[in-house]
Formats: sequence, C-alpha cells, structure tokens
Amino acid sequence: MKEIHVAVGVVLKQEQVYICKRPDDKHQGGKWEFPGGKVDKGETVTQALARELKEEIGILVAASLPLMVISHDYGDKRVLLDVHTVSEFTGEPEGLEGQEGKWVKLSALVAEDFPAANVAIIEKLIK
Ligand SMILES: Nc1nc2c([nH]c(=O)n2[C@H]2C[C@H](O)[C@@H](COP(=O)(O)OP(=O)(O)OP(=O)(O)O)O2)c(=O)[nH]1
Ligand SMILES: [Mg+2]
Repeated sequence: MKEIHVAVGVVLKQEQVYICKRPDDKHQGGKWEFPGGKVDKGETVTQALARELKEEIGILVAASLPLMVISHDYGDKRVLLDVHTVSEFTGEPEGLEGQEGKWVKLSALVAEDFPAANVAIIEKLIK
C-alpha cells in the first residue's frame, strides 16, 4: 500500500492549539484533527502546509518549525504525517470548508478524540 504524505499544522496561540473536526464522510471522519492535508507532487512540505492552512482555515503561515514525523498504518490507509508547529501567522483561523473548528488549551487535548496516529503528537504537546 502506498504511503500518503501529509503536512499537518499545530497552530499555536499562547497555550492553545486550533483543531478542526474531520467531515464524517472522510477517512477518520468525525475525529478532531490538526488542519493539513496531502503534499502534492512537486511541492515541499512547507509549501503544502501553507497551502492547506490557507485553504482549510484561512491563515497565512509566517513561521513554522518541524515537530515530528509519524508513520502510521490504519489498515485501509498508510500515512506519513509531517507535523509542524505554526506559532506565527496572520488572520484568525476559521473552518472554511464547513468544518467545525476551535481553540483548545494544550492541557485539554484528549488523544481519543483524534485519529490513532495523533497520540504521539498529543503526548509531545502536553509535556
Ligand atoms: N490533516 C490531518 N490529517 C490527519 C491527522 N491525523 C491523521 O491520521 N491524519 C490522516 C487522515 C487522512 O488519512 C490524512 C490526511 O488527509 P486529508 O483528508 O486531510 O487530506 P486533504 O486535506 O489533502 O484532503 P482531500 O484530498 O481528502 O480532499 O492524514 C491530523 O491530525 N490532521
Ligand atoms: Mg485536510
């Protein structure tokens, strides 16, 4: 099975992170996620991250830093999550694709509400 390369943004403001609800009809639908999406052919992860965060939540990334890379096999899909923290951006995030979005305190993140691959990300963020 081909591995899908995904750029994932942990958008931070003070001690909060912006999360979105995945549409029910999508892979891992109904779970909360960090906004992001597939890295297109010929695109760098940084470019994909900026494009996806603009499309999905309407922010312009000014600075991002690599946090971690996670390889996960869901059985029906294999993903390589390239996770970056975004602490400088312009605009106020909102769900531009009809998805629910909200700021949550890092200390209030619940791993079970996210896809299984996210457990390691959340562990790292709440430490
Ligand atoms: N964006 C995002 N995707 C995640 C997270 N955790 C996780 O396992 N994934 C998986 C779910 C999907 O299989 C894949 C991302 O796909 P996606 O549906 O966001 O891709 P996309 O934005 O390009 O959208 P599309 O092509 O399906 O329209 O990565 C996460 O925190 N954020
Ligand atoms: Mg997406």
